[in-house]
Amino acid sequence: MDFMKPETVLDLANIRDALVRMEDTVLFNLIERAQFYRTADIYNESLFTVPGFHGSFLDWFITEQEKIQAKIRRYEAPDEVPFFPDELLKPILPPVNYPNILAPYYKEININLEIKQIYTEKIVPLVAACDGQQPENWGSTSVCDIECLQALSRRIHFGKFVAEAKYQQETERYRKLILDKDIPGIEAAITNSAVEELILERLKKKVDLYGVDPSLKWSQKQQGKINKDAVVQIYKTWVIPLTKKVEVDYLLRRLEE
Ligand SMILES: C=C(O[C@@H]1C=C(C(=O)O)C=C[C@H]1O)C(=O)O
Repeated sequence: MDFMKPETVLDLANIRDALVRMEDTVLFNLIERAQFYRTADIYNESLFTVPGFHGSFLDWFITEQEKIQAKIRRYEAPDEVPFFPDELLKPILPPVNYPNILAPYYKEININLEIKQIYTEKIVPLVAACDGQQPENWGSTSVCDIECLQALSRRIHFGKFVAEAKYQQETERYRKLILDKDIPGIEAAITNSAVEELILERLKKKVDLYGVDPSLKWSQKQQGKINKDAVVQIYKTWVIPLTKKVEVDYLLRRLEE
């Protein structure tokens, strides 16, 4: 997705192609996470202390990662959303003059703390190797966690581009719904059940393709690297609904001057 070309970025077909490509990133990162135990201690705020920092080990690691990635302008990109925006450091690279594709408030649409809570409390238990602790793997496990969280965040917040594309396609329809503060109406207008169904069916095939080592014998292939039903549930229960939440949150403010 070339964010320097607004006309391609706001083409709904291009946006959907980008979402399809993000499935691979999300799935591969979940497969990596599935190698490790749940290790819930990583997410426990009371188990980890760094002077001057309040939060879990994962919160600390995300904060430190985002600080260094902000220095190479990661969060100037319109499709990148930080988990701790107030902690970012200034870039050492010159600014990129991205065209104004989204409405001026787009950076304020940030549901990453909700994504992090769902990820640590609901998604990790579904994909982790087992429910135990691996204190020796706090580092490796949290590296996978951050990759998963950044991939999920980017996919879900891409809902801003979807919403802007839909608004520009049917401006008058959305203007009326927004003026009426008709949230159910907006939710119905942005929903495309056929696309959602295609996504879930494609994910099942991708788990079979990416989640099984082709060199294994048929009998060994049954135990893939990640549970297919879990991946479908993650998208159906959280990824798609949260993407639509981002679309609705973005659209509700779209008539702001
Ligand atoms: C992303 C879109 O908006 C909605 C959200 C979808 C998703 O998160 O996968 C798919 C279809 C729509 O219900 C879209 O229309 O493509």
